[in-house]
Parts: sequence; structure tokens; C-alpha cells
Amino acid sequence: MTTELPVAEPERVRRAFVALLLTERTRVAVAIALRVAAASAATAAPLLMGRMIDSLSAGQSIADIDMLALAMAAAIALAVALTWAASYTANRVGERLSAHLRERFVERVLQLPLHTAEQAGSGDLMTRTSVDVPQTGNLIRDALPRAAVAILTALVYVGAMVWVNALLAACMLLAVPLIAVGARWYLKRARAGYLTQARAESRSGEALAATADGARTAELHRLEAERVRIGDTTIAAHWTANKYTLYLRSMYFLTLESSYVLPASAVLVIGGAMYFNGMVSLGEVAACAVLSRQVMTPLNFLLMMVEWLQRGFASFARVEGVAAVATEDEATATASPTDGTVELRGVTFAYSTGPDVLHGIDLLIPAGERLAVVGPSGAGKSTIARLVSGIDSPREGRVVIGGVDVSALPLDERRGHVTLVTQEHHVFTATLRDNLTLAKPEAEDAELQQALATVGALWAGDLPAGLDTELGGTAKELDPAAAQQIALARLILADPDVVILDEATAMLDPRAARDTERALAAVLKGRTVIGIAHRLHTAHDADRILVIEDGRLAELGSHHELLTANGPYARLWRTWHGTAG
Ligand SMILES: Nc1ncnc2c1ncn2[C@@H]1O[C@H](COP(=O)(O)OP(=O)(O)OP(=O)(O)O)[C@@H](O)[C@H]1O
Repeated sequence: MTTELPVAEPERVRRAFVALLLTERTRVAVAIALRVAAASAATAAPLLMGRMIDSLSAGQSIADIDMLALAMAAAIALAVALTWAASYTANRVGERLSAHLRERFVERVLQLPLHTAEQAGSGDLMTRTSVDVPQTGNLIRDALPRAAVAILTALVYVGAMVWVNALLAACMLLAVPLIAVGARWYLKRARAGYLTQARAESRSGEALAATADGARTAELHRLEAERVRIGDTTIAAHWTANKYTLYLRSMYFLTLESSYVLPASAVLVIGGAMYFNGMVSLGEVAACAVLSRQVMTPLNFLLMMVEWLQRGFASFARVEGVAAVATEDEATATASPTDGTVELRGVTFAYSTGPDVLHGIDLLIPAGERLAVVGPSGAGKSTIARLVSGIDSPREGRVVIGGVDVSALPLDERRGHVTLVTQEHHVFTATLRDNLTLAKPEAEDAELQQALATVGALWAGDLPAGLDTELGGTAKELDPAAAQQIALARLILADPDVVILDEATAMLDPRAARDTERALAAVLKGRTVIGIAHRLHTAHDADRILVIEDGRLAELGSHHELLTANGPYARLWRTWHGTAG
């Protein structure tokens, strides 16, 4: 069952947006100033045109008219130059802000508690990354600068009209009721409409990804029809959500189209009447008529953009939602673990709504002990590993490391104290150095080489560019054993108090596994080690062995003690020994 990541509340989105703008406050201010200057220069042309008409009516000399024409040409040239400079600055600021946003998003996704990311499902995170982040980028890079430009330009034009003739400027008010009714109707429905649309898109993405990932299983169990049905249902929901937002847009644009014909006609009719009554000059009416058309262009553009802005802010709310998780899960620990002592006190755990898989486990692992956890498949070994590493929290009871609840530790600190190494290793498409310094950014090359040598990664010495060799992707595919060695080298670099090895050496052939484990034994010395043992020889080397059956602690003691006790461990040992040779 997946639980979607939250969507940030409008107030949080507003605060995040202001904080983002403030990161580039000087550049934002310069872009705004340039835009005001550009719009002011653009108003000069109609005003000068009005003066020209009046000069002509008054029979002034051609030389005067030429001067006005020259001034008009200069104003237009200045407006063009300033508009270019304003757009250039706004685009640069937009790009920088959108880069900040992307970087922050990646940081936050990497900070997400693993269980939250697992529950959210790959579809939700994928859609937020591939649809919402670019859409928010568009909002910041394109939509908002353009909207700001439109608002500033419209204000400057209206200001110029008022300056020429306040009564004629008042004609612009005729557009207001129509726009207000249309915009109110649209805005009331748009946020919910676009959020539903984004959610529906996530779900169809999730369903598609699940079908593709599990194609073989679906085929094996003849689940094709069921997967197609799920795909059809989610796509139908997506289609319905899209159709609804399309309907909202169609109705809204209709009111906009009608709203901008009114003021221009009113300026001409009222201005004409005023001219014949000697209240205004012909030039003033002409200037206002041109300005009333000019003002409608940015205004209309702005209103059309409301939809774009709505969609952008809906995406922004989803991007910020990821940050909301990080805050919700805020750690409460005030102290740091004192050592690597691990304690489970009455720990009971269940996955989501499923049955309990661990039942009241009590266990004390002294700092520096090497404990092997053995038991049949499904007994709960990996679940213990997840709880001790803090990925999941117990339903009842506590998991304590060095005197502090694991779940109360901030993620960064927890990662410094406890590391879980599983058999799933990811080699990032990056250099070998980058793949290693993930665990310790400040590590020197010699330290990296040493860590590689300790895990027996001899192949690293043969790489063409050494630590600078690009790995992963199509660059250099590593075999699973090498990938596992990189993970183990990272472990050495991370230097935690508690290490959990969950099938960590399972990808290696038995000889390599033994070599790595031997090498690791030296590295792990002094740390608390919990090894989920699938091969019993690892258990044999441990200080104590925990046998777990059906989520309950069945036996605990050293290899010899448990053999003597002749219980479940002794049976497992005999079976393994018998089959192993
Ligand atoms: N993500 C999950 N969601 C629901 N149930 C789960 C999940 N992971 C494990 N379980 C269930 O929890 C129980 C304990 O599983 P766990 O993986 O801890 O066992 P294990 O001893 O590590 O088994 P194995 O040796 O096969 O890895 C099993 O019944 C398993 O089906």
C-alpha cells in the first residue's frame, strides 16, 4: 500500500516562495527596476503621438513636429533596449532561482526517511521529480517574470492614462466586473482542479511503473488483464481530471476575450463626446485610445497566465510537500549516543496494517560485540536490521543506541552512528572517488585507496584513470562483487559505531566472501556488529548468536553454548554442516 507524500499548504508555499526570491534579492530588484524603466519608455510613444496630433491641429511648424517624431523614435529605441535588458536580467534570475529550487529538492529527497520514500512509491516521487520540479522551474523562470512584467507594464500604462485624462482612464474600470466574475469563478476551482490532475498523473505513472517492473510476475501469474484494468482505471481518472481543467480554462478565456473590447470602445465614444464639448484635445483622446489598447495586452496576458501560474503553484506545493515530510519527522534527541551499545526493549513491529512480525523482543548488545542473527526465512532478521538502523520505528517498545532512541536521532547523526549494508548496492554514474566520498566528503585519496585495499578491491588499481575513472551506466559496468566492495569501502569511510550487515557479502562467491569478511573483521573491530547470517560459518565467528523464529527470540548464546544446548541452532548447524560437506 502506498501513502502519497504530502502537498504543502498555501501559507507554507507562500513563505517558501518569498524565501526563494530573497536568495537573489539584488538581482530581482535590478530586474524590476529595468522593467519599470522599459515600460515608462514605452508610454512615451503614445504620449508624444498625442502631442504631435495636437501640434498639427494647432498648425505648428514642421520643425517642431520633426522634433516630436525624433523624440518618439528615440523613446521607442530606448524602450526596446530596456525591454531587452529587463528580459535578459529576469531570465538570468529565473534560471538561478530554478537552479536553487532543484538543488534544494534533491537535498530534501535524499533526506527523506527511507520508510517514507518506500511508502510513497516510486510513481509519486518520479512525478514530483519529472513533472512538478520542471513545472515549478517554468513558473519561476518564465511565468513569474512575465507576470511581474505584465503587472508593472499595465500599472505604468494606466498611470500614463490618468496623467493624460483621469476620466478617460476611468473607462478601464468597465473591464473590471467581467474580469472579476470570471477570475473569481476560475480561481475558486483551479487549485483543487490542478492538484487533482497532478495526483491523477502520479497514480497513472505509479501504475505504469509497477506494471513495467513486475511484468514477469504479472505474466507468470496471468495478471495481465488485471494490470491492464488498473492501467485503464488510472488513465481514465487522469483523463477526467484533465478534461475538468480544460473546461475551467475554456469558460475563463471566454470572459477574458469579451472584457477587453469594452474599455477601448468606451474611450473612443466618451473621448469623442468630450472632444466635441471642448473638454479634451484630439491628441489626448488619441493617446488614451492607444494606451487603452496597450494596457489590455499585458493585462490580458496576465489573466491568461493565471492558469499557468495556478498550475505552477500547484506543482510548487507538491515540491514543497517533500520538505513538509522532512520537518514532520524532525528529530527530538538532545543528546548523542555515548557508544555502540544497542538495546531492544519490548520491541513489537508490524509492516503497515499487516500482522505483527516481531513480538516483544528484548535484547542487549554491548558495545563492540559481534552478534550474528540467524533463523529461517521470514523469521524477522531483516526487520530487526531495519529497526536498529532507524529505517522503521517499533510499534511498541524502544530501540536504543548508546542511550538514545534511534528514531529520535537526526538523520545525519544517525547515519554517522549506524550503517546498514545490504546486498543492494548502487554504483552511481560518477567517478570512483565520488562514489566513495559520498560516505566521507573530506576524505583524502590515500584514505580512499586504503579503504579499497581493506575490502580487497584489487581491480581498482587496474582502472585506467584510477580514482577518476567514471563508473556506472554505460561508462564502466561493475560486477556485483565489485559494487559490493565499493559499498563496504564506503562503510569503512563512514566509520560508524554500529554496523549491520544484512546479507552484505552474499553477492560474493564463497571464497571472495570469506576474504572480504576476514578483511572486514579487522575493520569492524571495536564496533558493534550485527550480522544477518545466511551462511552459518559467519555465525560461528561471532561473539554471540541470536536465533530468531517467527519474530520471537528463540536462543541467544555463543556457538559452543548453543551447540551444547542442542536446540534450534544446533539443528541448523548440523543441517548446514551436513549439506556443506
Ligand atoms: N515491506 C514489507 N511489507 C510487509 N511485510 C513484510 C515486508 N518486509 C518483510 N515483511 C514480512 O515480515 C516478516 C519478516 O520478514 P524479514 O524480511 O524480516 O525476514 P527475514 O528473516 O529477514 O527473511 P529472509 O531470510 O528471507 O530475508 C515476513 O513475514 C515478511 O513477509
